[in-house]
Amino acid sequence: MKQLPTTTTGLTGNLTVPGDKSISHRALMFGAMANGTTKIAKILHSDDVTSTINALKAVGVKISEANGITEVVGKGVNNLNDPWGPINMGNSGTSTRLLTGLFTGANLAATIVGDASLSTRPMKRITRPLSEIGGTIISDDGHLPLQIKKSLLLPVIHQKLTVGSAQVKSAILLAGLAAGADTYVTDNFHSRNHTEQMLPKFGVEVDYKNDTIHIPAHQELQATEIEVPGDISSAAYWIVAGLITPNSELTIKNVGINPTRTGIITVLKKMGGNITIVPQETVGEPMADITVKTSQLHGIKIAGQIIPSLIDEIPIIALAATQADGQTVIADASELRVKETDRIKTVSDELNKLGAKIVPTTDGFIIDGKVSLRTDKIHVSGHTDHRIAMMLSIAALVTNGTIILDDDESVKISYPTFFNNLEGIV
Ligand SMILES: O=C(O)C1=C[C@@H](OP(=O)(O)O)[C@@H](O)[C@H](O)C1
Ligand SMILES: C=C(OP(=O)(O)O)C(=O)O
Repeated sequence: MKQLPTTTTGLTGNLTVPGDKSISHRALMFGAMANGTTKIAKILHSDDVTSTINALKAVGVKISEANGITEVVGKGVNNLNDPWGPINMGNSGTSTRLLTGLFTGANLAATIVGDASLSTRPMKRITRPLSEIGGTIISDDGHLPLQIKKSLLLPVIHQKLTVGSAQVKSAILLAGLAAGADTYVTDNFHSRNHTEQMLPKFGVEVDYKNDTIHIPAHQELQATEIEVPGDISSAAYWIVAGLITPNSELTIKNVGINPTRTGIITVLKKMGGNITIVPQETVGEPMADITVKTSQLHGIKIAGQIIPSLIDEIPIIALAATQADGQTVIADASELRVKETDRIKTVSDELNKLGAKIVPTTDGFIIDGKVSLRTDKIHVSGHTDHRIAMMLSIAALVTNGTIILDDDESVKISYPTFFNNLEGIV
């Protein structure tokens, strides 16, 4: 439980956000599959990434940390061993789905379990395509626990995504890569592409034809060095905080700006946000310093192809919309219903408690702008969902009442230093 800070003077200063969660998971997994020792700089230290580390250790991979560098001693794609007992993926959907693909392709037998939230999240989206390509995964009604049986995959794999999910895309690509199959995955949704972008750094050939990603058969991964950029999903809280809090100017340094992740910048600029992007030198994915200044935002419609590129940022975009002129409509985002919580429900319920006027719809929200959020003492809850907890902490900045967050601990999932950063700018 935590009383959230507010500000009367505005937010100023520079911030550095921790490493990108999606890239951290993948660097560890590909390092585990590689020959040799992979060195990862600026990895995210958080509970979700710890779930991936523990799962990889359970299949025999050695991972250590010294002087800020994480070392993964790769075992090669064919040498992972069956774990002794169930592997607990905690709260992490990415660890669960990508590693289920990897373990299936690597011909392992493993049982995957997770926390209460993860156990409600849909797994048929991976068990169906993985079984179509030769895997055997037993699950209770499409949920955890998953029992992965030893299986030999087809030599040639063709799959087309039916949901705009990088986790599903990556699960199939990793299964095919681990099994040595000739693998084609079509992603018309243009979901985040960190898997395809990073594999060539490990020496893997990846080809494209339109929206189809092709990984030719029988490839080995070679260890490499990865530097993880700052997570734009974490920077998102400061971007919105700087825009909606009066008298503010914030610079967030070294943020990853992979175009499959920057939907939030596109949308907030379209809403009238004063946002400056200054590209920075990088050895990996593109990176920039992002400066934001207080701006009067305007309501817009956010829907269609852009949704996958800002899916995790929708809670904080919804908060921005409550402070905009006019109405904002968010649609085509039903994926929010199957995240750590039903984020359409938790965003609407908790912000409406603070006085927002948000109508939840089946696949998004209708949000009235220019509401002043309430000023008396009130408890809010992220319902154990890190992104809801962080969004509510930013909402508190534009109230001047006493807002108590019941579950501040959940920020450990993706951003353990969130409250230190918040205290540094108020
Ligand atoms: O691949 C990834 O690293 C992720 C993909 C997204 O999920 P989906 O691909 O299931 O939409 C996102 O919500 C999650 O935080 C991380
Ligand atoms: C949805 C998220 O993560 P995951 O699916 O990995 O649990 C998230 O971080 O918002």
